[in-house]
Amino acid sequence: MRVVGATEPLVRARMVTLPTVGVLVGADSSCEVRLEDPAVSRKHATIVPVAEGFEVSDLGSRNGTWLDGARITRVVAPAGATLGIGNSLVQLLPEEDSLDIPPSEATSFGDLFGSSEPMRRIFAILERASRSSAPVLLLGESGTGKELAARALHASSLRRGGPFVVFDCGAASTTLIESELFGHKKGAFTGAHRDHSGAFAAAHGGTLFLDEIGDLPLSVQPKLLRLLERSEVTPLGARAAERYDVRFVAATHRNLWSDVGAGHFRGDLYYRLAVVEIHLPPLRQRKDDIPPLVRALLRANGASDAEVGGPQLERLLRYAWPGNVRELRNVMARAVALGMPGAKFGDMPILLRTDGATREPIAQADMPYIEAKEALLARFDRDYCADLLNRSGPNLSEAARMAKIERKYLYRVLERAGIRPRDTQGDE
Ligand SMILES: Nc1ncnc2c1ncn2[C@@H]1O[C@H](COP(=O)(O)OP(=O)(O)OP(=O)(O)O)[C@@H](O)[C@H]1O
Repeated sequence: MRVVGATEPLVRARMVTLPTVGVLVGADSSCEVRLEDPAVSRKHATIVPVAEGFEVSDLGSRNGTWLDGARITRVVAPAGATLGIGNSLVQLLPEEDSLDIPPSEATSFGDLFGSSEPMRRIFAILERASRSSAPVLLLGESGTGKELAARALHASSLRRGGPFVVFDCGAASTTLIESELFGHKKGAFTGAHRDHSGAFAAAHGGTLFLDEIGDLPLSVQPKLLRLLERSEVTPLGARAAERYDVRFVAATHRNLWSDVGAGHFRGDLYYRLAVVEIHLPPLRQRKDDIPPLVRALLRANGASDAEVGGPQLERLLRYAWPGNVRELRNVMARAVALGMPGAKFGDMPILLRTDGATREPIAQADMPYIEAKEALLARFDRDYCADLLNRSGPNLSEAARMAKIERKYLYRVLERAGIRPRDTQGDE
């Protein structure tokens, strides 16, 4: 059972495990679940787990116990239901979240690759979710593939013939967000010279991807909630509501649950969006995915995917990938672009970020000292040259000037590092 401090900041968001005998909910200190909410009665309600869900009984409270907009006295609520108790929200969750779906046999879903167990579990959920129109919430660090998952979900759903509309909730001011999302009528505000249909209308018959949902201003959240509940919207300046058929997929890299606890995000909106909730794990927690991703990225960049292994792969496996798959994609694209034509994976110039927090150790005692030092120096040459050419562009005279070495010497270093500059503009 989750307690959400939706409109009452005094109520802490928390998770409570329901004992089989149930709990008493109220403001009194004797209650197992105590809500520090002035709208909650001293002994407000009881919640008992039963076979069909949760039996909820109101104990004659002042402000009532609410389910789906109706005041209840006694009801068996299904798992996943959200109760209104005073100004607080309480969601009733099954003990084993429905996420216990066996992993899919597939190692991809649309363009999303992954053979690790966590990714195959995600594919299994996405496969099921693509058969319905239920809202999906995608959580995960930046670059873990949230947008790709949303696109793949749309492409494999029955809505694939309809539009896929991306809306970035963090990109605009509050007024702009309202008009971009819900639309406006001519004259609704200064500068509204003509009618504008928003992203919701544009996604009719398809999917609306709400990116960075955690950045949606609190003031816009009730309007989005109504839209999710009723599938209708009243554009700014309009008299009547307009109805559209839209599937919602939202994503954020933030911890939305703690945003709810902190009062920055409405708990009721969270639950509406998170009918299916999927956590995309960071790449460092599913290193099994690195070799197949590297092969796929090599192929995508027109290089051979043979011989992915050895110390070069070990380096990639040791690295923390703060930018996740996006960073891996960029690293591989650069390695192919800067490598010799037909270069083997082991000889490609692979450049990794080595800032303090994510720095991998530069040496390991897994080979003899001289060999290890030579390998490190070779890596140094490769990384230095790759970065140098990134900075200088294709002009080798400029590169030599920046590195403060003779151009002839630079040629030798580049050759040793296995780098063939693309263009030698400015060269004799
Ligand atoms: N599992 C994956 N398989 C293949 N490519 C992936 C995978 N995950 C991410 N990518 C690639 O990484 C890049 C970033 O993915 P995407 O934009 O979907 O991430 P995101 O989680 O939405 O990031 P952000 O939060 O920064 O918007 C894209 O080029 C995408 O193709």
